Amino acid sequence: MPGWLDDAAQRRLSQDIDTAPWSSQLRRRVQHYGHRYDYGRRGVGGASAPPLPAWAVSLANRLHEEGHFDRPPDQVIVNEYLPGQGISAHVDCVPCFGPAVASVSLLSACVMEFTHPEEGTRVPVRLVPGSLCVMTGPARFTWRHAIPARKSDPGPDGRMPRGRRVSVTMRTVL
Ligand SMILES: O=C(O)CCC(=O)C(=O)O
Ligand SMILES: [Fe+2]
Repeated sequence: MPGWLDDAAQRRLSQDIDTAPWSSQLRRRVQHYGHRYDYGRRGVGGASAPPLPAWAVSLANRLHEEGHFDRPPDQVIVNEYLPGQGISAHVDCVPCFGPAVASVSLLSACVMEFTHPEEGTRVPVRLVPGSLCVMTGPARFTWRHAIPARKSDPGPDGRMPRGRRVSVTMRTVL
């Protein structure tokens, strides 16, 4: 869904995000709110995380009002991808999180690749700044998603160099 946030809203949101501290525990920098996701244990329930900041509460309420979630999402991970950084193929933790996962893209575009675990089908989806991507049903539970760790992506007019991308992913904790 391109154009979910206009330019001014994107600018405000990325400024708010950058005033908060980043964690450098992974290869890419992250911020966790509501509940901390433990990448080693693959679960939520361990260490606590700061509460959702005001910007995240309003995004969560909007996602609920628009019908993407049956209640406002209460877990947020902000990811920062510098050119060359990505995320390996995964399905977001099934026992931890509810049936919808939403991701808002900021600053720069990237290609997210969905792959079907048995058929091996690969579907690239271009995520542009200001867009909302909501994964539900098979896209949430069956297909894996990844962002290839590379510095450019194939685009409509040849290769498009990536810039710094920040994404906000929101989920409900079960
Ligand atoms: O950066 C994104 O848009 C997706 C991040 C993601 O897949 C995740 O945090 O589980
Ligand atoms: Fe994910």
